[in-house]
Amino acid sequence: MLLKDILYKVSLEAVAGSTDLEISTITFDSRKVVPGTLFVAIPGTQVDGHDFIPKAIELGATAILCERLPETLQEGVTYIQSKDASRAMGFAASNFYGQPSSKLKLVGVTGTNGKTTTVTLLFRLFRALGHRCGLISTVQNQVEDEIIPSTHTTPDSLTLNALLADMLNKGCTHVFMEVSSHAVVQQRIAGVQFAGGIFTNITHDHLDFHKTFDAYIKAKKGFFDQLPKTAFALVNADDPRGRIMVQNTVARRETYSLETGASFKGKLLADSIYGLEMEVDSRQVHFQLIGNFNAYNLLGVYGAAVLMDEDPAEVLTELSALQPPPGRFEQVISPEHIVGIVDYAHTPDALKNVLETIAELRQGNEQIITVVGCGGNRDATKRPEMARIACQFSDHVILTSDNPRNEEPEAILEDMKKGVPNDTPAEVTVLVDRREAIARAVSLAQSKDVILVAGKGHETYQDVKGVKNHFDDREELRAAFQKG
Ligand SMILES: CC(=O)N[C@H]1[C@@H](OP(=O)(O)OP(=O)(O)OC[C@H]2O[C@@H](n3ccc(=O)[nH]c3=O)[C@H](O)[C@@H]2O)O[C@H](CO)[C@@H](O)[C@@H]1O[C@H](C)C(=O)N[C@@H](C)C(=O)N[C@H](CCC(=O)O)C(=O)O
Ligand SMILES: Nc1ncnc2c1ncn2[C@@H]1O[C@H](COP(=O)(O)OP(=O)(O)OP(=O)(O)O)[C@@H](O)[C@H]1O
Ligand SMILES: N[C@H](CCC[C@H](N)C(=O)O)C(=O)O
Ligand SMILES: [Mg+2]
Repeated sequence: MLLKDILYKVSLEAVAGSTDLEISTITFDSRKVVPGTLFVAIPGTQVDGHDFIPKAIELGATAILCERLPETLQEGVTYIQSKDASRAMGFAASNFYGQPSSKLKLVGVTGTNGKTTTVTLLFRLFRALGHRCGLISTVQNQVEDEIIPSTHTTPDSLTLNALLADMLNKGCTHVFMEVSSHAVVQQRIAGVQFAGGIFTNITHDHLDFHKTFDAYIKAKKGFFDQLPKTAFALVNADDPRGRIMVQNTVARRETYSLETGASFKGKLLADSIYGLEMEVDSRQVHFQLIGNFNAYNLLGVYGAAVLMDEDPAEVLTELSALQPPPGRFEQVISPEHIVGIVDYAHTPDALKNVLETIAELRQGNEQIITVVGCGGNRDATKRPEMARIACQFSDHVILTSDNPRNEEPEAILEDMKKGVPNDTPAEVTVLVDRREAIARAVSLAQSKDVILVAGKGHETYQDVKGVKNHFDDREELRAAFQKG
């Protein structure tokens, strides 16, 4: 594609050189440059992409999109300056891939918890309703039945637009994607046209990246600020920040709620280990998902489907048959009927919700044993909080490692231990090795006891110092159950 077509509607400060130039590909990583590449220099959290401009040119880049022009410009190379290279790259990526988002019904879901659950339910629901669909999520990306591994909750703008174009080529009409707060701040969704946006909730997470809760709220709100007039903005009215999310949006505002008046109102009738019973728009429906928080996810999905002109009765029929995504309240039961639950709860709010659900479902005096850790190189403020919550709702707590990444696992556990109340009635054990921690939980459990293994859900690896070793909580539980 010609550079001038790639730059259509891209906000620029200056251009030096010809834009009548054929571009073979775009990248923001100098290591991936091939002849004829447009290289985008991005100031990152670790290094500055501007430092790699000479390397990119050496490898054959013929155009450079950057925020600061180099002191000496090389002949034969076109330089484009933009105030925000990441944002400019978003629009350029959309042009390069033929603006796929504008040809799809694309719905984005943002919020601290519930994004994967909501998009996965939407994807499965719309397929059941007869549409060809795409999914972009933490667990995996999917084009109909084809699974494409995902590395991020929301991919970078080049990967995202390439994925959307692929989905469009393969006949998809609807795409459901997660929009993380990192993605909004890093402009991964710049230039993407959404047909709708959903807000699930906001609680503390990612303060390592956003620094303050206000900045985190602002990041999520940024998604609704960019929605077009034609889109819907569907927010959870029971979240205190729901209103803030849509205060400046030009999109059509809609709400869902279990507690107050809303466009889509649900009433929780029953919540048991067998699922949820909810009244939705005067219809009484049974759902397979467990836990009060899933009533919100289901209601958001229902609302979005109705806003996309699907028949309410048909939506509820199909929705009632759907299962949760992998690693979300996933049960592994032992032959002795010990109930193992693997759940991706990696924030204080999610952990509290899951443990409250387990406590509510308790029928007699079964013990609750919680195995939990916190990720390294991530928000440290959640560590003591998650340990405190685990103690509040469990008989035994085994503090262990999640993905230590580049931190020392013992140091993360020290942070967690600070949250264990002095007078906690829970028995607390610390075992750095997650495999041993799960085995210990199984050795403590008797028939009907519940073991919650929290934090890693669907993940099939453990990241230790940048090396991803195979590790799967579900497999570990099964193995420990077998050993007895
Ligand atoms: C903190 C963060 O979000 N980092 C993302 C960011 O990387 P960065 O800013 O650290 O990049 P950097 O290493 O400083 O490099 C700066 C620039 O120099 C370039 N470079 C670097 C080296 C070189 O030799 N040549 C070169 O050109 C890099 O390609 C980059 O463009 O941009 C990269 C490219 O898009 C991302 O892969 C990377 O995600 C990292 C791996 C990550 O872990 N991100 C997590 C925190 C994340 O994004 N999570 C959210 C979900 C959160 C949630 O649960 O809500 C997600 O959407 O997945
Ligand atoms: N609506 C909700 N409100 C609160 N907690 C929820 C909700 N939905 C799910 N959870 C809890 O949060 C965990 C993560 O859910 P899910 O994967 O759907 O969220 P997510 O927003 O995609 O997370 P991530 O930011 O890591 O991508 C679940 O395992 C469950 O414990
Ligand atoms: N998307 C989240 C996932 C956290 C999952 C947890 N297992 C961890 O590693 O902290 C993040 O990147 O912060
Ligand atoms: Mg997710």
